[in-house]
Amino acid sequence: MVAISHDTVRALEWVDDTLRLLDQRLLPGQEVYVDCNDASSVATAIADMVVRGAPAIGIAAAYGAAFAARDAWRNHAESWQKQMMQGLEELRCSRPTAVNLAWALQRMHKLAMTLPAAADPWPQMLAEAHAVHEEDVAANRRMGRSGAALIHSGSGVLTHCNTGSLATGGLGTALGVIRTAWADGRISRVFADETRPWLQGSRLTAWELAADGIPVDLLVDGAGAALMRSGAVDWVIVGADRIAANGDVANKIGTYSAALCARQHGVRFMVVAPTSTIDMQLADGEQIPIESRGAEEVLAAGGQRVAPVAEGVGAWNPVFDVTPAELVDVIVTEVGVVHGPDAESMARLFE
Ligand SMILES: CSC[C@@H](O)[C@@H](O)C(=O)COP(=O)(O)O
Repeated sequence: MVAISHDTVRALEWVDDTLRLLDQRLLPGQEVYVDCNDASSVATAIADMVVRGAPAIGIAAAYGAAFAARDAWRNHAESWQKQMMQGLEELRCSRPTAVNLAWALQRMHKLAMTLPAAADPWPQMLAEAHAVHEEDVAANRRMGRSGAALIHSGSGVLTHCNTGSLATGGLGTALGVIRTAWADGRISRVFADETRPWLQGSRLTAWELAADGIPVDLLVDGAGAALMRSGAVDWVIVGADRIAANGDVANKIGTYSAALCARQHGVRFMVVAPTSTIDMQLADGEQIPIESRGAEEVLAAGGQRVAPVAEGVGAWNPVFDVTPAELVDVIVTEVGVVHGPDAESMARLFE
């Protein structure tokens, strides 16, 4: 058994009443921190992808909401509950797909509405943000154990994007399962898609795994089908940004292709996500808002233009795609595991 490091790195830290975010745009080359002290700077950090990954975005938003309440109290003590809404709205608009953001804001707003109008909300709002953070760390551990238990000894696994400590409060979602199963001696080989255009796989996942001493083979995103055909992969294990009530899964662009290839080649497909990523308000994945980012992310690589600068050369850059529930073998959450997800089995998670 290998000792398992639960959080080799922290995407978010609370230091001296400041939210410190590890700037993920600069990894693995530089470890630089961005300090946030108000809702607006948190919203900017989310929009610019200083902090990314659904659960980490939710945690950052919870601290952002605490800042919004504190500043509203300082500036308009008599109407802070109303005044904080501007900060919450700015946070809500920062990125559209990961529902953990809306989930965290709703939770913080709900608490704010129960607090006395005539008292400083900061202590309770900050305590709630810490609770959101700590609950995610605990959820990661539980999902790590439940997911690892499904993996038989000697398995090869393929993951997509980054779902580790950089994307969450703790061990990670899919990467938490991989870390735990590796420590248990269940995994023989880890493969990671590079995940164009932001390269979360090669820049972030490989960096986290290297820090833990877990060997990883990177592949270009288009190589997954051939890899699965070779027989080297038993499980594709991914996270999620939003899961609809019927089990359809929005995750990093390329996840749907991986799921199709997995089904074609008899490879099992596991989604690991806390219940804060499940949106029971949306009946299916068709309704999940999919973020589109700028064309320059595709037309350039590493800051260098790779496409011709010519009229008529553009880009289609959706950041996420939706994998239909029928391609998902199992969804692992902190409250239970759903095999062959559908509307009924997903609803049972919340009973
Ligand atoms: C725990 S992470 C699950 C997802 O958030 C992750 O796979 C992902 O798609 C992140 O996208 P990103 O655009 O980097 O925020």
